[in-house]
Amino acid sequence: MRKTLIAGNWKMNKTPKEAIEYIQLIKNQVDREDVEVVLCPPYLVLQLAVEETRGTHIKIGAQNMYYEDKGAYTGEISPMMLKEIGVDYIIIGHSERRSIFKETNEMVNRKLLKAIEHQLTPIVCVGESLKQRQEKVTIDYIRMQIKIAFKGVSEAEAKKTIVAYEPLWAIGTGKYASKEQAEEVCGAIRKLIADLYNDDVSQQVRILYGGSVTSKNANDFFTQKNIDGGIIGGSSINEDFISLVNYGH
Ligand SMILES: O=C[C@H](O)COP(=O)(O)O
Repeated sequence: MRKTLIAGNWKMNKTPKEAIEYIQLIKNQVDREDVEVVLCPPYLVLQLAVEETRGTHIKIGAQNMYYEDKGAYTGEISPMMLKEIGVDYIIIGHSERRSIFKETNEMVNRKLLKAIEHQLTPIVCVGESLKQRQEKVTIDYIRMQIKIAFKGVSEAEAKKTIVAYEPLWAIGTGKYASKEQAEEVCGAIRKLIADLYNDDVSQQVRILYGGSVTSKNANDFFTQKNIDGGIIGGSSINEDFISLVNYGH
């Protein structure tokens, strides 16, 4: 039985003061034992968020990291630093990292291997553009993203890795995929994992949907057979997140 996971990716939103006020406002209402809730605030807020959520079931994730432990990499953050302050999850290869900061599939692979080395739970993002969807190459494109990302990842580690399907055309646009479209691709991703590893791995990997998920449509997505939760942008930085986490109630 795969446990539902809801990750709030705050992106570049909230100052430390705003973040703490917000966490204090929502924490008791998003603290569910049956759902893994992960808050992914900006780097500056991570340590405060770890402290503020202590004693709850809420976990903290970072939105990015570099693929080296330390060294002359000005402006970067290492997995060791994240681990030491109590971060448990790491988003890798978000489409904004890929498109704005030119992260390649090879970099995603290096980050995934590094996250595993430091026992951070990776959330690896994949997804197609509108053009790719129109050209009907969605699954081929995602197959390539997954194949490269998982290169060198053992079966045991693959099981613990989380994959997030985020169609680029649905991110921050209000144009979410239909539950059928999302389920179709998440099902295909599970099949790709089975082809790369085996059925046991594919049945254990959690696959999330992301792209304009709100409290209004969360239940539709999260009750699909192959969708094990979501990665939430816009609706994770306001009170809609409370209703969203309590989907189906
Ligand atoms: O990481 C989250 C995704 O980019 C989705 O963002 P969104 O919910 O604002 O569409």
